[in-house]
Amino acid sequence: MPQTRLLRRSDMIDVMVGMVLTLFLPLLFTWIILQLFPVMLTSLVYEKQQKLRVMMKMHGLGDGPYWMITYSYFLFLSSVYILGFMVSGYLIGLPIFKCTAFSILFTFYFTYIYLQISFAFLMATLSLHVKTATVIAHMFVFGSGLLGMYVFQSVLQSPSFSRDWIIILEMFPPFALYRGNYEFQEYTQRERYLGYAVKMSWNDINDGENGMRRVFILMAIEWFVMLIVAYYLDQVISLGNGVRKHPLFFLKNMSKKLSASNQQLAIQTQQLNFRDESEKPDVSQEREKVKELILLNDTTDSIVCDNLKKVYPSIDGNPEKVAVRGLSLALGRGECFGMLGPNGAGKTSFISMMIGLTEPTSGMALVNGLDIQTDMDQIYASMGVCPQHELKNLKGSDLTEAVEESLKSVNLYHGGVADKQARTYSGGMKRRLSVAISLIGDPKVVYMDEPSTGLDPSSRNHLWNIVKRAKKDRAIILTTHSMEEAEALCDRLGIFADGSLQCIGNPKELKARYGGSYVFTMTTSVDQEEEVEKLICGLSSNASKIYHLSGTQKFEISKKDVRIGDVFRAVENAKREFPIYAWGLTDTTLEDVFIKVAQAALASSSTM
Ligand SMILES: Nc1ncnc2c1ncn2[C@@H]1O[C@H](COP(=O)(O)OP(=O)(O)OP(=O)(O)O)[C@@H](O)[C@H]1O
Repeated sequence: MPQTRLLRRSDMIDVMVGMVLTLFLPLLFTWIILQLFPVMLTSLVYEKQQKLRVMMKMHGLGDGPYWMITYSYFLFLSSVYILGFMVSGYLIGLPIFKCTAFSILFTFYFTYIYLQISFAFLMATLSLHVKTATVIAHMFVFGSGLLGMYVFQSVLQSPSFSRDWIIILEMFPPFALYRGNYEFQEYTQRERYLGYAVKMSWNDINDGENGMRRVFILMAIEWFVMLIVAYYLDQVISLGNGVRKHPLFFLKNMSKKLSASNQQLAIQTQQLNFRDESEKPDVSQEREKVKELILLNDTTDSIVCDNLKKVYPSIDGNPEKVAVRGLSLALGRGECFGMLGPNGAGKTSFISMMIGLTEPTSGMALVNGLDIQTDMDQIYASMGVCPQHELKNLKGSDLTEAVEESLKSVNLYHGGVADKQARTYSGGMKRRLSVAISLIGDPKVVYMDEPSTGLDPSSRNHLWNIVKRAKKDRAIILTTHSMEEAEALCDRLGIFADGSLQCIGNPKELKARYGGSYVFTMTTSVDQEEEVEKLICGLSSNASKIYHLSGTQKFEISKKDVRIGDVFRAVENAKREFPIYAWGLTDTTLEDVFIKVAQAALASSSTM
C-alpha cells in the first residue's frame, strides 16, 4: 500500500514537471539565447554614437574589414555562450538534451546565432543612442519571448491557422527560435514516457508535422538577406557612421554621374543665387577662383570647397543653427592654411565635414579630386589621421621604418620613450604623438587641430619645424588660437567668424590690409597722464585711447596721420617736460587684426 502511494506521488511529480517544462522551457530557452542580442546591439550603437566607427574609418579601417572583424568577434562570443549553455544543459540532464541528437541542437542554435548577429547589425542601422537601443533591446527580448509563448504557440496549436501565416510569423527571428525550442520540447514530451529511448534525428526534421526543416531553411536565408540589407542600410542611412552614400552607390558609375550632375546643378544654382554684397573682395576672389577650378574640371588643388554649408536642424525647440555659410576655398599641395576664429565660429563644423564626421547641408568639396560626399572611403586612405598604419598598406620593414621616422621627427623615439605606453605620456608628448600619427602613411591632406597646445617653447619650436617640413608635399589645414603659430606655419590664413570667412590672405597681407594703425604705449606717473594725452592729441586728433591702468596708457594712431620720426621727436621733447618711465610704438599685430575682424563680424551679425 505505501509503495502504491509512493508510485502515485512520483507519477504526479513527473506529470507536473512535464507540464511546467512543456509550458515554460521553450520560453526559458528563447530568453536565454536572446540575451546576447542587447549586448551586440548596444556595442554596435555605442561605436556609432561615440563616432568610433568614423574614427576607425579615418584610421584606414574600411567598412568590409570592420564588418568582418565585428561579426567574427560576436560569433566568437555567441559560440562560447551557446556552448556553455549546451554543456550546462547536458550536465544538468535536461530532457531536451537527452532526447535530441547533439548535431541537431548544435546546428539549430548556431544557425540562430548567425542570424541573431545579422539582426543586431540590421537594428543598429536604425538607432544612434545607446540608452534607447538598450531599453528597446531588453524590451524586445522580454516581449518577443512572451509573444512567442502566448500568441505564436497558440497559433501553432490551432489547426485552423494557415501554415503560410506561420511561415510569415517565423520570419521574425525570435519566433523561429521559439518554434525550434517548442518542437524540441514537444518531441521530448512524447518520448519521456518511452524512457527517452529514441532521440530526435535528422529524419524527424523532415517530418511535415514539426516544421523544423522550414525553420532551418528560413533562418539560413534570413541570415544572408539581413546581412546584405543591414550593410546596405548602414551605407545609405549612416546614423553616426559618417557621410551617407547615394542609394545607388553600388552602381558606382551611375552615382558618379548623378553626383557630377549635382555638381553642375550646384554651380548653376550658386551662379543664379549667390550674390552676397557684404562679402569682402579677398573672400569673393577666392570664391571666383573655386568656381573657375570647378568649371575647368581642374583637380590639381589638394582641397577645393565650393559654397560648403552646414545647417544644424532645430532640436528641442532651439532654432536651426547655420554653422557654416557657403565656404569657398582652394588649397594647393605644399600649402599650410590656418583657420583662425573665435569660439563658435564654425571651424570644427567645417573640419567635421571635410573629415566625414558630418554631412554638408549643401555645397561640395573635393579632396585630391575626390568628392567628400561620395568618395570618403578613398579620401580616408590619403588623409592625415592614421594610427592604424598597417591598414594603409604599410607592412614589415616599411611599416617599422615609417613608425620610427615619424616618432623620431617628434622626438619620441630615443631613450626608450617609443617603447612606453602612450597613456603614460605627458600632455605635450601626447600632442607630439598625435602629430606623428597624422603624418604616417604619407597622407596628402592633413588636418591639425591646435597642434602645439600644451607644449613648452622648445617642444613647440621642434614641432613647428616638423610641420614646416611636412607641408612641403602635402596640404595642411590647421586650426589654432595662437597667432604666433599661425604666423610661423601658415602660408595663408582665413579668419572665420559667424560661419563665414571674413578675410583670407597671407599674414603680411592681412596685417597691411586690416592693420593700418600703430599702437603707442607710454608709462608715466599718474599725475602726468593728462600731459601724455596732450602729446598724443598733438600727433593726431583721431587717436583713440584703447587701454589705461595707473599711469600706463595705450593709444591707437592711424598710420596715415603720423610719421614715425614725428613720434620720436615728440617723445624726446616730452622727456624734457616730465619724467617718462617707458614708452613704445608697435605695428599692428596679427592679434590686432584678428580682434578687429572678429569684432566687426560680431557687430554686423548683431545688426542683422
Ligand atoms: N551638433 C550641433 N547641433 C547644433 N548646433 C551645433 C552643433 N555643433 C555645433 N553647433 C553650433 O554651431 C556653431 C559653430 O560651432 P563649431 O563647433 O563649428 O565652432 P568652432 O569655431 O569650432 O568653435 P570652437 O573654437 O569653440 O571649437 C556654434 O554656434 C555651435 O553651438
